[in-house]
Amino acid sequence: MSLLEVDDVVVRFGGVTAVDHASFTASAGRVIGLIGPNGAGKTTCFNVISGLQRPTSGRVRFRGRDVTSTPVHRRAKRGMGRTFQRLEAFGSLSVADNVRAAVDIHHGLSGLLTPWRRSREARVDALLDRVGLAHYADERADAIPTGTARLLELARCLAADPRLLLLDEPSSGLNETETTAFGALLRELAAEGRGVLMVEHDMALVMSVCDEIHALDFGRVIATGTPAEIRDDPAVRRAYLGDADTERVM
Ligand SMILES: Nc1ncnc2c1ncn2[C@@H]1O[C@H](COP(=O)(O)OP(=O)(O)OP(=O)(O)O)[C@@H](O)[C@H]1O
Repeated sequence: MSLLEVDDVVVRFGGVTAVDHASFTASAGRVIGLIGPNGAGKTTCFNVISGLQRPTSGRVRFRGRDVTSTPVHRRAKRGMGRTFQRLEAFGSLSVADNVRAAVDIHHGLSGLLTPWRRSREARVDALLDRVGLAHYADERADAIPTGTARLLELARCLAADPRLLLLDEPSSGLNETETTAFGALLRELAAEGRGVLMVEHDMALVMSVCDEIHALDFGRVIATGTPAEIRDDPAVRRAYLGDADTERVM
């Protein structure tokens, strides 16, 4: 059974059809890419999956349950974690305090117990370490580079130990070395049995880490396949032609 099923989803904004009968899945233990040119409907799909946008029609199922009408926080509690294109961290807090806040939010009232406070610090350190931000722990979140701030978003998201990670352009702002390390981290997260669904414009990253890719154009799923199948798909190549040199982007 798929971890996530997006079933025949339509989203209309007045006269604009942002998502047009899109169906696709994401499974546990796999990294899935959602690609497409600007305006293809990727972020709107993410909003429908995470509960920020009600679809005009269609269903979303997560871990076997229909969550189409389930509010954002209940989907999160069920194991859905999301990062945003726009950064959401508290700018005036340190990197470590941002992660600490996310850990506390996840653990609720149990955070008031003294034994927990000790293990909380270990958890914060482990999360910072995991995304490679240990040496930024004491920096203010608004003073770190954008790419690094995206890794902070990921650490905050991982604080809730999600089964499914929805990552919106997670590698933007990372340099080549950081992107390679980030790709390895995504593979590790999948190897732990999590599902990863990511919207990403860096085709080299998408092609190297994804098990499967869904390509969107004008809100429709125009192709689903392995990176090699997507690279060779005529409809996908056509969709990208208006955007840039296909050989270069893929
Ligand atoms: N709230 C909204 N009201 C009206 N139109 C919207 C709204 N949100 C998105 N759209 C339109 O829906 C279409 C899909 O937008 P969306 O942001 O989902 O695409 P995208 O693939 O994420 O694009 P990008 O890669 O540029 O982020 C676009 O034509 C966009 O202008």
